[in-house]
Amino acid sequence: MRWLMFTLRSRHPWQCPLSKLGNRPPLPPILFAKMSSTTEKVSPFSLLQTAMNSIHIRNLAVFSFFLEPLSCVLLVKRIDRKLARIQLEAMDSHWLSPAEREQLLLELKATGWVEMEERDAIYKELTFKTFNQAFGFMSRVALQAERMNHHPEWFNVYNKVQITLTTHDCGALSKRDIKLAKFIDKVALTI
Ligand SMILES: C[C@H](O)[C@H](O)[C@H]1CNC2=NC(N)=NC(=O)C2=N1
Repeated sequence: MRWLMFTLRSRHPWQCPLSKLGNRPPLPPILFAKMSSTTEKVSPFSLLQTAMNSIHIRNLAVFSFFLEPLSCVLLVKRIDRKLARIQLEAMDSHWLSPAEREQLLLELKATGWVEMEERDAIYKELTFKTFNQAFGFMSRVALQAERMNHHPEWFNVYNKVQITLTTHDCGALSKRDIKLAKFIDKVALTI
C-alpha cells in the first residue's frame, strides 16, 4: 500500500484517512496527532489535488514512508513542476500591466498614497484622533489582510499608522496591493 503524507501551509486543515493506515502508522508524533484528530476522511490524493489548486502552498513537504525512493523522487518532481506552474499562474493573475498600473496609481495618489523611491511599493500615513481609532482601523485592515493572504508592513505610534504595501512574492507592486490600498482608504473613511 502506498501513502503520501503532506504538510502544507494552507487554509486547508490536515486531513487523512487514518483508518486506512492500519495500526502501524510510522509517522512522527506531531503529524500523527494531527491525523488522529481528524474526523473527515479524504484521500491523500484528493488532498494533494486541493492543495495544488490552492495558491497558499509555498512550503509543501512530502513525507513518504511507503513509496519506493524512485517513484517518490519522480512524484516530488512532478509536484514541484506543478507548484511552479501554479505559482507562475497566480503571479500572472496579480500582475499589473503598465497601463493599469499608471491609472490605478494615479487614483491612489489622489487619496494620499505615494510611490516609494527605494523599492517598488506604495506608502501612506494616516492620523486618527485617538489610539483607539487607530487600533480599530488596524484591526479591520488586519482581518481583510488575512482574508486576502496579503499583509501590510506597518508601524503604529499612538494615533498614527504608517503603511507600506508591496507584494513580497514578486518583490513588486501587484493588483493585491491596489486592492488592499483601496480597502484601507474605504475603512479610513468610516472612522
Ligand atoms: C505564504 C503566503 O502565501 C505568502 O507569504 C503571502 C503572505 N502575505 C503576503 N503579503 C504581502 N504583502 N506580500 C506577499 O507576497 C505575501 N505573501
